[in-house]
Amino acid sequence: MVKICCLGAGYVGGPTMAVIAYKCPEIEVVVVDISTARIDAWNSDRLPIYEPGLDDVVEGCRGRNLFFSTDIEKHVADSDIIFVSVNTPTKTRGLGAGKAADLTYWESAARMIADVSKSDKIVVEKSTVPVKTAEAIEKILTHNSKGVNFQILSNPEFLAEGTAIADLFSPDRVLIGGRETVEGRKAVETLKSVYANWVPEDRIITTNLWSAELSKLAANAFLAQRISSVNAMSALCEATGANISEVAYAVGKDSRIGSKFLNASVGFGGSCFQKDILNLIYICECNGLTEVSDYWKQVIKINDYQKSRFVNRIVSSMFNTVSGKKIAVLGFAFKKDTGDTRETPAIDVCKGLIGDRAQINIYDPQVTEDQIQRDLAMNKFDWDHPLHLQPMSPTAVKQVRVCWDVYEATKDAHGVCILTEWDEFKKLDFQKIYNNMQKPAFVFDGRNVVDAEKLRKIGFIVYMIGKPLDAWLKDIPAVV
Ligand SMILES: NC(=O)C1=CN([C@@H]2O[C@H](COP(=O)(O)OP(=O)(O)OC[C@H]3O[C@@H](n4cnc5c(N)ncnc54)[C@H](O)[C@@H]3O)[C@@H](O)[C@H]2O)C=CC1
Ligand SMILES: O=C(O)[C@H]1O[C@H](OP(=O)(O)OP(=O)(O)OC[C@H]2O[C@@H](n3ccc(=O)[nH]c3=O)[C@H](O)[C@@H]2O)[C@H](O)[C@@H](O)[C@@H]1O
Repeated sequence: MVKICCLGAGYVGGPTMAVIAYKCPEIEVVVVDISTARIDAWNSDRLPIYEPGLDDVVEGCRGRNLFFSTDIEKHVADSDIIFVSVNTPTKTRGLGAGKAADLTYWESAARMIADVSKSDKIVVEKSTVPVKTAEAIEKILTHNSKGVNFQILSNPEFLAEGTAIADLFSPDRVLIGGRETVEGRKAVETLKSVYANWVPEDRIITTNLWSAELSKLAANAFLAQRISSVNAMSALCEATGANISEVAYAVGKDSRIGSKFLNASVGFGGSCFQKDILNLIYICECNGLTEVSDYWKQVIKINDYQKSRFVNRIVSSMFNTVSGKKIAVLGFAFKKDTGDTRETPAIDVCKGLIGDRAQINIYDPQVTEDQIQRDLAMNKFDWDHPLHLQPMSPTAVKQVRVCWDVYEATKDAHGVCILTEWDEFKKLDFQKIYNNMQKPAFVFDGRNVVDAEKLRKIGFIVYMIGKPLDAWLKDIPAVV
């Protein structure tokens, strides 16, 4: 029986390994982590992450051929294939701070693998890493190997949160990069045979190591670039009376462009887009490619612009100040169907409003009060380290109240801000919300989910991203 061990029981390691175990009953899969709390949660009825469909998959194979453990060294020593799916945060100090990937967790994982291995292993990069990382990892492994042979593969993950199980069951492609040697090709074939249990062969792409590593950074950069492109157009729509939904639809109908991933928003969030583009920018700079790094920098600049533009719209519409005003924030997660708040645009929007001394009531169906308070108090990039290594209980932000009901959050509010596109926000009783709000009552929809005409009939002043502006907003400059 082939045995797989995965280091890192996070958003990628957990679901990915659960699906491998589910689809390959003859393979034993053990997911290990340095965080005892995370492993305990994976072994409980309340999994550590919210992901539609995940509970059923875990239930289908946990205890059969899927195990979660903190006994890292034992399971690494016993395995044939070791996936490494640990954090690769943005460095906050030293060389490349603010851009380069911090490979501390990866390096310590590689040293441990070399230390405890007594039989040959295939080591798989599952984390997103800078191109050429495999070379460094290979050196660490071989210089400490005690005669054991290691083959390193790059197998980046393309799942998106909220749709992880569907993405893993039916991926657009699986990408495997390896050394172009006899042993390298054999290792690629071994990993390919795991995925071939459920992924059609023509969707399994094999490349050299560097192409696989770079393709992951490139894919995330292209995806984020689409959002910044449509968001840049949304600002122009507001200035001209064009409608971003109509523009995106017309543009996306061109089959060379395609209709997906063209939803204008308050900005992209999530743990990877910004981190991976910063990483790409740093690699370009290190290779002397200034024009290329400048090009990708702009994707992040537009994203930051979109978030501050949104805050400016709120403040300028509400008589140029939100000081002491109550704003209801609906949605805090970085997208619907996840409880993940890493790099969520809600953090920047809330911080902007708090900076102007607003009182904020936040409601999100999946995010806890503790998480929201931590996010609003934490320094940039601290969120991307293992939970038990993050700064302890920061002081709660007093201007923030977390509510468990939309109607409670919006009661007596001057404005409502929608920051995540949760389906339930499309079905709210806006008449009831309006009746209980201060007047004039504002809705700022950062995800274009509400029916603006219906809300205007009720009496709301409505701002939507990239849509023709209400008369109220037209006369107010977009930037305070
Ligand atoms: N979140 C996502 O949707 C995607 C993330 N990725 C990449 O996958 C990697 C992991 O991301 P997430 O799963 O989101 O992070 P995460 O923070 O949810 O999980 C990482 C886990 O690794 C553990 N860990 C750290 N060092 C360890 C070690 N030496 N041994 C054992 N466990 C260790 C941490 O305790 C943590 O539980 C990152 O490189 C990320 O860029 C790639 C595709 C999608
Ligand atoms: O490397 C990663 O971590 C992953 O990053 C993204 O997945 P994820 O961040 O989970 O979610 P997305 O659906 O890509 O959304 C990212 C952000 O962009 C925003 N978005 C997305 C699409 C769109 O049209 N408009 C828009 O504003 C979302 O609301 C969200 O804030 C990629 O889609 C995955 O392929 C990749 O594996």
